[in-house]
Amino acid sequence: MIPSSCRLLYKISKSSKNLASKGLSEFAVSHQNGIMKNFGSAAVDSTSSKDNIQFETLSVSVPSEFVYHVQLNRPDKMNAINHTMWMDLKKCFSVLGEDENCRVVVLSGAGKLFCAGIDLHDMIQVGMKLGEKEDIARKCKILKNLITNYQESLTAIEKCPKPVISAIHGGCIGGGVDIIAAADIRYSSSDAWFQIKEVDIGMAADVGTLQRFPRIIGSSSLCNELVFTARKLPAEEGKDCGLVSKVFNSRESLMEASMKLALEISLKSPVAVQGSKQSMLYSRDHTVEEGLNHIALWNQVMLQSDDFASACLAQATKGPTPPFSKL
Ligand SMILES: CC/C=C\C=C\CC(=O)SCCNC(=O)CCNC(=O)[C@H](O)C(C)(C)COP(=O)(O)OP(=O)(O)OC[C@H]1O[C@@H](n2cnc3c(N)ncnc32)[C@H](O)[C@@H]1OP(=O)(O)O
Repeated sequence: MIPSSCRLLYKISKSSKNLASKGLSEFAVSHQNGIMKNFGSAAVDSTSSKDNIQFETLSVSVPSEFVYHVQLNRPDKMNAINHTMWMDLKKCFSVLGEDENCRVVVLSGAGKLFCAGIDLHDMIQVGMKLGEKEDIARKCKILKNLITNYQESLTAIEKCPKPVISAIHGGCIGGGVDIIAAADIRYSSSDAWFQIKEVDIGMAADVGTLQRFPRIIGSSSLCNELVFTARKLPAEEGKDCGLVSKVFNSRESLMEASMKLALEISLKSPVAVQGSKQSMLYSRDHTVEEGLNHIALWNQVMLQSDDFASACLAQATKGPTPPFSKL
């Protein structure tokens, strides 16, 4: 039986040989360039999704290499989610999920607050459309399509293999809570508050809060209370119950910390980070045994990637973090 440390050393020495055959000096130069690039201003090439996708209701920017900032951008309407924004969210996160220039996304809201939930004027339009149909089955078809369509918009955030950090300031209401529940990490400013507002507009939440929120905060009692009463949950209480992991004094410090976290994640191996997100998501909805099988299958492929060899080598030799190529 070969001890695992020996196997690791064997792997490292093999990868060193690979590096030698590729030319260590070439590796060192590209490594150096990569580090410099990582700390320089964003270098966006022509295939970047930033150049390819423009949205009416979202603003997308690239504050540093591999870090994307998506902002809900209807500040005059408190970032209420109208039909266009639902569609924009779906497209944006699907495109970023595929974009090799994107490794992590910060999601925030422009203006006074993060998000005022679904656009209530849109809901009136939906009511009018339903009124045009006589038959219940035809009315149901309209609603079923609408609801599943909007569910898919937020599931696109969850399914995006890149970590999504939501940075929440001011109010986060109704559909806003559905959005942040689909994100991977939640930071907020101290003025933030969260409201599962749906019961106040006479509906059960239907685009993710009731499925995701209970798994995030852990306490079913608190969850039920918030869902049944629409009570506003202040930031500090949000931190106590695990909805947000950090609370910052100001919006500026919130954004600074969110970007810093995003930069830190962007410097890690995208193979490792994206594999971790996908494994955790899979494991959330499966048994431990199924989750273990899933990651065993996954890693029998991914441990053959250059990222594993170069990161192991750096750790074993106490060298600097290597640059990782685009994924
Ligand atoms: C298939 C279904 C899928 C999802 C369902 C989700 C359900 C929900 O999202 S429930 C939650 C619905 N949202 C609300 O009930 C919030 C309503 N808004 C407010 O309570 C307030 O506007 C506020 C967010 C607390 C902000 O108050 P204030 O600072 O006083 O600003 P206002 O003057 O009220 O608003 C400015 C401007 O924004 C418009 N607006 C705000 N929220 C919405 C909204 N949800 N939908 C549409 N428009 C909204 C408001 O009308 C104002 O517009 P003007 O044109 O300037 O009048």
